[in-house]
Amino acid sequence: MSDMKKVALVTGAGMGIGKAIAQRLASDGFAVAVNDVSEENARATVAELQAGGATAVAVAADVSNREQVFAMVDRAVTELGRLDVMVCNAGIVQVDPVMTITEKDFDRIFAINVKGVLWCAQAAAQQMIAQGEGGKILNAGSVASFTGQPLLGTYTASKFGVRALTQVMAREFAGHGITVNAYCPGIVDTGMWETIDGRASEVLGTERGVMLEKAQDMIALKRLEQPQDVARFVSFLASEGSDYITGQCMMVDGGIIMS
Ligand SMILES: NC(=O)C1=CN([C@@H]2O[C@H](COP(=O)(O)OP(=O)(O)OC[C@H]3O[C@@H](n4cnc5c(N)ncnc54)[C@H](O)[C@@H]3O)[C@@H](O)[C@H]2O)C=CC1
Ligand SMILES: CC(=O)C(C)=O
Repeated sequence: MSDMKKVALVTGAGMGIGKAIAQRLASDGFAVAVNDVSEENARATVAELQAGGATAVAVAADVSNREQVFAMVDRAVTELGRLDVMVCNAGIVQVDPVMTITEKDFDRIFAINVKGVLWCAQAAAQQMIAQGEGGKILNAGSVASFTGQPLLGTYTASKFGVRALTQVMAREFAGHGITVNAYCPGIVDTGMWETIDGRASEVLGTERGVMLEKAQDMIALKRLEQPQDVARFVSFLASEGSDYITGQCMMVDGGIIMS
């Protein structure tokens, strides 16, 4: 590789954890391709990164659409020259008791959280294999990749799926020098938790904040996780420090689940 910057593509980086990851990888020296289904939010993240002196480009796409995902990776490579790190971060949540989950809900969650990771990893691996220098694929797992909580049935099933794909892809891609790992956050202060808390209060008939308070009680470190807590860990996984790590789904959760 020449003295060209290493390139990372982060999905769902228009806000929340993905945005913090894009900011952190830019400050680590990566050129960053910023994906989101919201083109406006992807562009806003790019504008912030560029204002800080980083190289960044917006590559809007819906990660559940395989064709759009392959076009997204092509565009990132055309604009930034190569792909070294793929962060499959985009995800959505759904909050409902098992007895009221519909087929439509199930399919929507799996389309984005599971197929989205699969298509992004496929497109990234194709590019990394063509480059012939290995690469790193990082998937958004969750504490929900390991344990089920009430009201999060479809979401939890999808995050167990991400853990499964991480292990299978780690074995299949190892021969190409591509590592595949998942970062597993706990209760992170983003729009996703506002959605969970709001919807849980509707379903349970409780005040807003009750579900969040209960969840926070599980955190050993006794503070709500911030997107930057996740981004620091992803920075490590994107660095050479993680070169001998593959197939792992690692907690970055303040001690909710201990191994
Ligand atoms: N917030 C939390 O407590 C936790 C979040 N996670 C996971 O971390 C990841 C990021 O979560 P947050 O930042 O909290 O969520 P968020 O809801 O704050 O942000 C998600 C971003 O992904 C984008 N997105 C949604 N669907 C998309 C699609 N089809 N294609 C492209 N982009 C899409 C949204 O537009 C948004 O910008 C998700 O995979 C989530 O499951 C894991 C554990 C805990
Ligand atoms: C959003 C999420 O992953 C949990 C477990 O709350």
